Amino acid sequence: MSDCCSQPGLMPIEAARAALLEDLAPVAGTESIPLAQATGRVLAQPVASTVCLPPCDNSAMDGYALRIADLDSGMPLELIGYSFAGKPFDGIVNPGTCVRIMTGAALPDGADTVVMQEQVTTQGESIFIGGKVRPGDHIRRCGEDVAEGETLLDSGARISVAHIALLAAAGIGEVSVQRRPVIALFSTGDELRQPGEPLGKGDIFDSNRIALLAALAELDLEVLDLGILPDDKDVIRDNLARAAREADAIITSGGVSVGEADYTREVLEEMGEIGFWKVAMKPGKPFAYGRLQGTPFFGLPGNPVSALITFQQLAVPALTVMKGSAWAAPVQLQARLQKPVKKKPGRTDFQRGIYLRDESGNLCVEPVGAQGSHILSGLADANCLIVLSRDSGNAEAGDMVDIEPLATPLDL
Ligand SMILES: Nc1nc2c(c(=O)[nH]1)N[C@H]1C(S)=C(S)[C@@H](COP(=O)(O)OP(=O)(O)OC[C@H]3O[C@@H](n4cnc5c(N)ncnc54)[C@H](O)[C@@H]3O)O[C@H]1N2
Ligand code: MOO
Repeated sequence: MSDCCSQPGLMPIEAARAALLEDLAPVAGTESIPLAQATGRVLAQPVASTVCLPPCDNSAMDGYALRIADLDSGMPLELIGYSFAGKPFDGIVNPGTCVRIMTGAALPDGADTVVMQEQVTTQGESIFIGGKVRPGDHIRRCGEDVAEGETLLDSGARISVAHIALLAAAGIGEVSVQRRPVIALFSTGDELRQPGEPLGKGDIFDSNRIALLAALAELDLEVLDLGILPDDKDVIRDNLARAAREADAIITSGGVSVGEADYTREVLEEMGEIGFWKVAMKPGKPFAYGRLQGTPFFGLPGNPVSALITFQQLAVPALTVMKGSAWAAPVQLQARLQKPVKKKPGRTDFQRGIYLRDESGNLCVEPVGAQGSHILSGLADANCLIVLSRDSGNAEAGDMVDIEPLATPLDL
């Protein structure tokens, strides 16, 4: 028996994602910004190091810089100076001499080894070395991390805090990044109220738009927030027209199914072109993609779990491309199912689950209780999506299933 909501013509999710990736391109425009403000931004040009890292041979320990050959005689060495980080010793370590050196200080000319101070005893200017010492000990070599001119990041890289540390160390003060795409966002529904407002009978709070605002901020996108729109074709029409004029992409929630007040898709069809509508996925079947005067449009279903899972599975890959990066499919792991799962063939199912390691160290996964597309508590509890392929049926306890770990609930 197949899924009641599966119908001929539903687009497999892989095909839907491929169509989006094929249809979209990075938005035009770049800007130069200070490195410290670049987290999450996408590089518009490759970046090469202006120096080698470390920039010179230097000490990894507080100790003494010396010539290893001098240790054969067992004679004490004469202390002739100091090398501090930022205040190098500018003489030469000649045979029989050594220099006190601190972590990060430049290795003086003539020295080839650093001995930790814990291995050293001193008597005035005479330095006695004990324990095992190997040639080149405790020296951080010039360029062992990065060579001068080496490409550190390619264009399209999404800049992380670790990247910022690397670029700063390499002397980069500003980076050229892609312009942030502007995303117009609204939710539709006469029942929707802003969280914090009073609720009338039959009303609910608009959780989709608030969650999507947070998700878009996390993706470092600019948002044109058009708020909550009523189920009114003229209002939806006006807002879609404004969104198409002012934004690079449009995201809406609600109004894409077949109800009598589901106007979003209808208005889009009238004003623009629908690329595809209805994907063989659960939740999220009524997802619609199209263009409005050239501006890409993502119509997310109203049910809250459907809205966020279609956003994550379909809109995020598309937005990643629009930001100027390549999209990489999330890592999937295999885990042993701890409870049976009901599923009918026909749609790829993204069940919300909690995965962990059992006593033997094997990955196992349990679906969170209810899986309805209005059950937000299960989504908030989940640390993974259990991905059940389109043609599969029920799965039994003990079966191995694919999971997509979420670093945080509905990680993006
Ligand atoms: N006869 C059929 N009915 C439905 C079908 C179907 O194939 N045939 N598909 C169902 C599926 S699957 C989904 S998903 C929903 C999607 O419907 P819409 O996109 O048109 O969304 P709405 O009808 O506007 O709302 C659905 C549901 O979600 C609540 N909602 C809407 N917006 C928000 C929001 N911003 N924040 C929180 N909750 C929201 C709304 O109150 C409804 O309960 O259609 C099924 N029906
Ligand atoms: O199954 Mo609908 O896709 O999202 O509630």
